[in-house]
Amino acid sequence: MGEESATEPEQSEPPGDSVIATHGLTKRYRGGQLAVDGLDLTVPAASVFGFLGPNGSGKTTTIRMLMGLIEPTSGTARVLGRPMPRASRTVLPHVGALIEGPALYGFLSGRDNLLRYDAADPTADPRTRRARVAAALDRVGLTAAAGKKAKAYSLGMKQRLGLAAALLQPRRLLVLDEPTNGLDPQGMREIRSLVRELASDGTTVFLSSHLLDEIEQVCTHAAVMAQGRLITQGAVADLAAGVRGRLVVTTPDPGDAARVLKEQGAADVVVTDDRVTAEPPDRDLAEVNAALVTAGVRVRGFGVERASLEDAFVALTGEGFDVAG
Ligand SMILES: Nc1ncnc2c1ncn2[C@@H]1O[C@H](COP(=O)(O)OP(=O)(O)OP(=O)(O)O)[C@@H](O)[C@H]1O
Repeated sequence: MGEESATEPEQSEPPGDSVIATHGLTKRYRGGQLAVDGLDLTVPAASVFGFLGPNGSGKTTTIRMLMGLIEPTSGTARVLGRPMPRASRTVLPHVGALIEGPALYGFLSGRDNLLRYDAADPTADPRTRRARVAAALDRVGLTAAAGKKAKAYSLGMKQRLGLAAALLQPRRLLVLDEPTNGLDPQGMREIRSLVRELASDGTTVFLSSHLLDEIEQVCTHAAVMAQGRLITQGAVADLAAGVRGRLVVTTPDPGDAARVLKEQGAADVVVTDDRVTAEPPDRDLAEVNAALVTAGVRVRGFGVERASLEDAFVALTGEGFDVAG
């Protein structure tokens, strides 16, 4: 039993409080690798929280600490208001997790896989098992394929089956480690819309990804990791708000436009066909536009694109976002 009483997490967690909170969370592996370095993470209730970082930045290590699978070297982690890993027994029943791909039996049907999962849960009432499994299959759109062997499933269907397993019980938090990794664009769309749907009924979703556009498409909040350290966190809209977007000029005279933009102090000028983009110079853009026109550049379009999370990452780290892997 240990220090944890039978108190339900609901009773210790005031509404609106963070669902995940870490302070100085650090993991140094035995080989000496500092995988997570002093992480202070705050995941608000009912958010879809994107945990973003290039491969090797410490996302999986953090998730494993949050789920009580490994001990931190130092620092603390609270999930649903309770300390991890100490409170694993009371916290984990409220958390659905999909980490490093679902463990499935290929020779069993999708439905039988879920029946097995459900049977492994000592709190699950066997009398309502079939109904629970049917509801979970329906939730992820696998009812029609439920009788097929799991080994015949596409990767996307396997991921959805894994999600169904995580959803057999009502959950307050879903933790998904790279849920769209390896999926084709259609599979990615399916998982993303499922995540949005799950979040719409108030479940907090914490998902890791190395894909910036994925985070922008599905997440309300995000934290950005690089080399084991937190670079920034907050509402997705705010993360990019402090960063200026790129100046975009559309013109049939891109060479001349690029020259004039450089003369006007624009940095990082890039020409792609009839589009010239640049970091906007620190001056009135009306003057820059006038300079283009005065130089005889035929300007078809002139404006500043909204900054993306990628622009924010580059601005914060001074590095490109490596999406390899
Ligand atoms: N069991 C381990 N023992 C030693 N080092 C490890 C171990 N697991 C991960 N690492 C190292 O810790 C660092 C962070 O790895 P982690 O898997 O947490 O990153 P990640 O952001 O999840 O990346 P990926 O998306 O590639 O899994 C990496 O340098 C990795 O090589």
